[in-house]
Amino acid sequence: MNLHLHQSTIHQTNAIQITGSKSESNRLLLLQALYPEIKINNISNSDDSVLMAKALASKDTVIDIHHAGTAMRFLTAYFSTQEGKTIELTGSKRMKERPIAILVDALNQLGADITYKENQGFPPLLITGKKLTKHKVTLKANVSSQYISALLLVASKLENGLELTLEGDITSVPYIKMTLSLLEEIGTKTKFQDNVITIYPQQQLADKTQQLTVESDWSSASYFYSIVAMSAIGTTISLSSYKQNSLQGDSALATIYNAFGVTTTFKNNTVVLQKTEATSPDTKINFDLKNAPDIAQTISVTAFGLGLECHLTGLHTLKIKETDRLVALKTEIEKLGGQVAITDNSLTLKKAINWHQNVTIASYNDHRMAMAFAPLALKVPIIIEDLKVVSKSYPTFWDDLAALGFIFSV
Ligand SMILES: O=C(O)C1=C[C@@H](OP(=O)(O)O)[C@@H](O)[C@H](O)C1
Ligand SMILES: C=C(OP(=O)(O)O)C(=O)O
Repeated sequence: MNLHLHQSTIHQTNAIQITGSKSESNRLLLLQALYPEIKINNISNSDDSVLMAKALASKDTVIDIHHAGTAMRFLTAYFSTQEGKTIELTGSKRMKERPIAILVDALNQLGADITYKENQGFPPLLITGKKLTKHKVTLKANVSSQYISALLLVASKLENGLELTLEGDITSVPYIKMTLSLLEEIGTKTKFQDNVITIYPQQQLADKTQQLTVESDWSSASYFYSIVAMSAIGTTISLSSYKQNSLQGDSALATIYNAFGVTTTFKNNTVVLQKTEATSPDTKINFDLKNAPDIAQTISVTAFGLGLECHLTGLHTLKIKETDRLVALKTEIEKLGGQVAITDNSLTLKKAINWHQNVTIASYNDHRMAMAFAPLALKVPIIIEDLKVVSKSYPTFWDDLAALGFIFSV
């Protein structure tokens, strides 16, 4: 389905209620499977979290997690520790192209029984749950932090815990720290020193009445930062429920978007975004997004919409996400009249001087392509293809845009 989005002036609304972080939710769902007393509040309603919950409750022998990267990686670790169960863990066509050997090798070295059903190094996986006997392993840390989080999440249930040595440059570090913080919250002892992470064994939950509240999703908030950045001075949007000391690395948006003239204030559990300063056409946007890869698309499109030069680095993980996001960004921005150069880990955008109208933006089965380009409707009429992709992380995205006054025509 295509959707025409037309220019609009942002309406003042009550705070937009964003669903819980899918990263925090999928970690807590896994921990809840290991420690059933855990209660979770404000869980994400994203497809990825729904799929994660279903997979954990499933009695089937084939489990399909579609496009959900965290579910694929976290469940690989989980099922390899569930003794007496053999399953096939599979996903979408794209999931079968997203590498998983680093995690599978680490788990097999710890004593797991995981083999590949189709292509070596890629899902689908055949997993026979076993008691993992070893507790020390080394893995490459510069490809995806999800492999590391997957191991950490099951580690406290291993007889001797886990000592994980990380090799090379560590990518997406805030996601690793999020995993460690959530483990600490449920009483697990952890240590992260230099390049070694230690998780101490914990068979039972310390507090059997434990309730954990998921903070709302900061990656989802990025699209509203982009909308405010491209709106008139004084435009304000409030989002809930957020906190100043977030576990999510994408909360860096609050400082990153200062460069686009957006000021962030925290009021109780609401975050208020306001366009307070015009952006000078000479502004150069320059960020290393190694710690916040999921907001690269949003930032690139904001810079393009505002006609700003932009250079983003630390993007090496983008090539193995829902699509090759570097190629997808270049293709779509160029369709709109922009000039983009990419390498394996960076994107450079020239100052835009004109923006083509009524261009159809392809979504590449990637929720963040559709959502990152939508705010551009403030600048030029735009068509977004395949609207339903947004449900991977943010099912009510289009409703929330409508509430702000965006005008749609199918
Ligand atoms: O652990 C997580 O919840 C995530 C880690 C990141 O992946 P990489 O570590 O592969 O960059 C991020 O892109 C993804 O959306 C969610
Ligand atoms: C990369 C993402 O998700 P995942 O890797 O979990 O599929 C994302 O949500 O942007």
